[in-house]
Amino acid sequence: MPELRGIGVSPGSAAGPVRRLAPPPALPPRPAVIRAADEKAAFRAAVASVATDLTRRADAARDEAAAEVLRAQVLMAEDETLVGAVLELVDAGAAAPHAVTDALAVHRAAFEAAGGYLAERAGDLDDLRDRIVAACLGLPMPGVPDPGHPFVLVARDLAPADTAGLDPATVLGLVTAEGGPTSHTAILARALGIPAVVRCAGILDLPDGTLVSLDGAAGAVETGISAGTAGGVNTAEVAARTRRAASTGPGRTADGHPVALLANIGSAKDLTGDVEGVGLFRTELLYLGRTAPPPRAEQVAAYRSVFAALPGRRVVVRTLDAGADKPLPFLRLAGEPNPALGIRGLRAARQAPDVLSTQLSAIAEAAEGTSADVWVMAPMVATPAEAADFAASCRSAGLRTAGVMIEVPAAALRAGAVLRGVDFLSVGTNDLSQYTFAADRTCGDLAELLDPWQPALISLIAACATAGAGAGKPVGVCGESAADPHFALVLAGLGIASLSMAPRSIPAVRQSLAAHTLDECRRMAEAALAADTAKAARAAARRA
Ligand SMILES: C=C(OP(=O)(O)O)C(=O)O
Ligand SMILES: [Mg+2]
Repeated sequence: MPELRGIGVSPGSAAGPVRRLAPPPALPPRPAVIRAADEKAAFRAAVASVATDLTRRADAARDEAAAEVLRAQVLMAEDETLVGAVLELVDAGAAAPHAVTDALAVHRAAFEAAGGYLAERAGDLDDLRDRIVAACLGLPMPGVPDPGHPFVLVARDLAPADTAGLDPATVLGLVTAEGGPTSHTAILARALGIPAVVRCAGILDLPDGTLVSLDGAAGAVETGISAGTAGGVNTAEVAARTRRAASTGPGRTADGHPVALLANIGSAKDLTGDVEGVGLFRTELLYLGRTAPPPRAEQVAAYRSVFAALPGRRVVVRTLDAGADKPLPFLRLAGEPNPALGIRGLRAARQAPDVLSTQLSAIAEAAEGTSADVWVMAPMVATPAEAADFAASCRSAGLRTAGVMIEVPAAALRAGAVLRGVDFLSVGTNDLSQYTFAADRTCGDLAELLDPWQPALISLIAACATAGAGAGKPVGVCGESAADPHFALVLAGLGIASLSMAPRSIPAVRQSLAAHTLDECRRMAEAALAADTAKAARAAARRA
């Protein structure tokens, strides 16, 4: 059977008929004469209906991250500058759909020129344009089809509005021709538990209805399969999910070595299922889209809602991880040519120390009166001195357990010295890969370098684990790599004490650990460390 290859970004298998995303609306020829008043009315009605539709999707979204992206799109659609630009173009003689297209093209160019986070949002503007143009022309909204039966969704890439509305009961799997492992398509597919493959060349050539099966771990798509094979794949997947769902309790290897399985969350809403605790509470959601930091009382309430939900359990709160790539007006950061290497994470506290001190004292106040075991950590720490300074700030806010994320190779290389000033480390493999390989984590073309099985990355994680063992302090991993059931064994073998991931990923990792002894995990870790390529590391670990 012919096989197409891509990058597996959300594990699991699925099979079914291909359905492609409804195409964007085609622009009609530019009319020679228009009635400006009618065009403006059509434009305003289109914006209103798109905003209503996106808000409805945001409210129905199962995932808070998806809802936030959609709300940001509503803000973009109603943005005064954009609306003003469209009305001016209509006054100059353009029909509404053309005026929208032209105005958003200018916005898109500005986003691309800004680079970083804004450049990644350029695709969101294309989606917004297609929606407003379709509404102006009275065409159906572009997006996910509804054929009345389960299907495998195929697209060039998915816009946030498409992914947010995906129903795992009808969308069996997802295959895109573009995107990368850290694109929002990938992150949301994982959050929804839909098996997915991205950057799959040739997938767009398949006509609707073609039966395919996909393996979201291996990144493989089989085409031309029989209905019987498709049924078999789906039955096996249901059985595997049922087995996973039945596994509960703390993370343990087959011989009882504990590896805490913790959740990555953005708010209390993300807490699902039975978790041992939270290993990464990303606090950015509270701050994004504001002109001033969230009021202290609002922060206290948001943190307390998470602490109260986890009595007696660990909650690791990460302080604000923003910077020039996620610009926040109150951080007073000037435009940076290279935002990923600029003032971000803990570095932003140099510019605005009060933002960090308010956050720390809000976390301390929120912890009072709850029995959660609250730990606090800082992102983007590069030196032992930064780590020690952060720990001192935590202590003066009344917080007992302070740690740092290891996301910068310099900090991994000096992990022992970093640990002298803090109580724990948490390795953020998403950023650690990006900075170790000088490869933008959002760049699909560099996916090979961003593979967690790269031996150089494994060496840096090993250095952190060894430093932790020497100091008798815990070292965890909270990047996406912790969710890979196979890689998790290598991490356990290296001596990593906790793995933090999207709650949906926990059962598969729990099962994988329970099926292997600590000695087996250690042999896998040694084999992976001895390899020269990511592919060889994977194969060597499997053999071990
Ligand atoms: C967990 C991490 O942080 P984020 O993905 O939020 O940058 C990481 O970098 O691995
Ligand atoms: Mg990070």
